[in-house]
Amino acid sequence: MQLQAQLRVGAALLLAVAAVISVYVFLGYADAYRQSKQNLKTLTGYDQVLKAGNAISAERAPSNILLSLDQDAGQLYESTEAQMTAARQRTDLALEQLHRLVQTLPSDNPDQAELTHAQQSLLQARTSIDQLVRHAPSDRSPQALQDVIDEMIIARKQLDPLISDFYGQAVRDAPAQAGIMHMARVFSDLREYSGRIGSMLIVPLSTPEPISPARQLIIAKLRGHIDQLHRLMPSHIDPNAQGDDDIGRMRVQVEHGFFGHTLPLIDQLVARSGSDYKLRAAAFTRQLTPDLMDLEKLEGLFMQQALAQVSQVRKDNRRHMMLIGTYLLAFFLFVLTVLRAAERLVIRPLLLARQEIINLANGDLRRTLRAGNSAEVRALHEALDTLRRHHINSMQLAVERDELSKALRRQAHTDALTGLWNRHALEEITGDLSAEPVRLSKERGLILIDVDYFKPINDEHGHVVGDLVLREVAGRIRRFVTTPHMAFRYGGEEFAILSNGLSMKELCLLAESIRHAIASDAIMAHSSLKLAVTASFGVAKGDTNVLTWMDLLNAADTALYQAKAQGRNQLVSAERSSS
Ligand SMILES: Nc1nc2c(ncn2[C@@H]2O[C@H](COP(=O)(O)OP(=O)(O)OP(=O)(O)O)[C@@H](O)[C@H]2O)c(=O)[nH]1
Repeated sequence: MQLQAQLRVGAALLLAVAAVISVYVFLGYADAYRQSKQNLKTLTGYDQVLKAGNAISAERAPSNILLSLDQDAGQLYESTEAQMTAARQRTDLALEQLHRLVQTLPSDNPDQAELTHAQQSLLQARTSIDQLVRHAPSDRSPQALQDVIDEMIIARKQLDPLISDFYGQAVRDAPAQAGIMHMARVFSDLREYSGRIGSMLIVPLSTPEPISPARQLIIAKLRGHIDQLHRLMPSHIDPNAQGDDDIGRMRVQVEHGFFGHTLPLIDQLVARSGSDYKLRAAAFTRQLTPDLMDLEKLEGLFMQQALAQVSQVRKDNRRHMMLIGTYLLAFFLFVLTVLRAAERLVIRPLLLARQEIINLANGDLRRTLRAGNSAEVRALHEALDTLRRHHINSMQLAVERDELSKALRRQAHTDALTGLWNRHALEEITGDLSAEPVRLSKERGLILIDVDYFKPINDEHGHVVGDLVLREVAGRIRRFVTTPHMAFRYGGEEFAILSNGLSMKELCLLAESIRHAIASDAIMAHSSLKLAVTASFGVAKGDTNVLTWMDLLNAADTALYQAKAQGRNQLVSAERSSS
């Protein structure tokens, strides 16, 4: 497998493994996120049901004051009525929110019917209150007063099952926050039990009259619950302690206000049952209300803490999910970058170097496109350059050798004096050098030329002049011989023309032209020596009787001999010489 393919497969495997691990971890966080979202919903439900309970409890304060006032009380009556309206609106809003939330919860959650029932009870209690306050205080019987107050208490009690259900569900869903939620419930119950005791004291304080034994019993039970709840708190607050956070500060305030001051006041009022209370119902309610609100605030602070913690868990899970996604994406990009870098820095330079080697092998010495700048790749390119230099050198050597051998070959086949082909060249062409006689083509023709009376020129004027005459004769022959015909110096003062494709007639015409060219102009040996030179010609051509080179040579030689014999400066063809 190619390196590139291996890299890609490796990267794909790496990414697949990373993706599987990421998805596995991601799903874990996604599940935790979903769970924390659900937990937040349950806790919000618990918070809202507590708020709705508090709102109903709080609604009792202005109602109780109003029940103890005359409509002629003027501004006080109006402001209390406005407080009651505001308190009812707050309750309605809280119940409405709770209603909407209950509708979104699974069917096994607190029953819708319980909530509706509580709302109906509340409406009934409000109607009773509204009817009663329309009567003059003197027309409000203690029993009637007690009944409407009890109706409000009952309306609030209707929410208890819902509070318990939401509490149970919230503790199951978010056990880590169970302690905080428990404290919220403790303060919610404290607020309700204290409020109930307060409500039960309204009629005795308004009348005033002693608290009935039955009511005494209920108050004692509620009082016992309050003590129990007080003991349930993690630690009793040092009366001199200063809280260092909202909850701490509020705890100190509650210890001082509710437990330190208001609760003893309630105990005193209960103990003085039937005697002069010195405190009227409205004044008592106004004194009690801020402490109850502190308890409510404390409950709210604990719930805030619980909600913040669960919300933080949800945020953490979401952050983890996003982090995993980001890491996976970053890893994906990293692997892709490494892969691309490997292709760019290693594979592409290798492929280009490979192409360059192939080009070199094919004789293309150009430097092709290169890539990569790492030390290793640079070393590879240097090696390629070295290879190219060697290749260029060896190619130059080969060319030089070739040219040299061509020159040597030409030299071996060239006559040094005249520059014509020499006899050796002629014999190579005709195959005369081979052991077996080579069959002659009928297209071949041969003209043998022999300078007449050359020896006397040598003898009289010396060899230098002789050589000059030979060069001049060769020059005149060359003028008439063009490719494909060839002219040779065959021996001392003897020349040959090997023709190809000429008829006997054409051969004779050629020979005659050369003869005339030699004989017509005397040769200037030097300024004072002019030599008239002639030559004799023997012409032969391949035919049915002339089958080999030897046959052709003999025929031409015989014709030449005859030309000499007949007086020189003439040509004789083999046809004529043999006839
Ligand atoms: N200067 C010179 N003389 C040469 C060369 N080769 C041969 N010779 C001379 O050529 C002469 C040939 O003489 P012969 O064979 O007697 O022929 P000829 O004198 O031309 O007489 P015919 O051929 O019968 O007309 C000899 O004297 C050779 O020495 C050469 O390369 N240079």
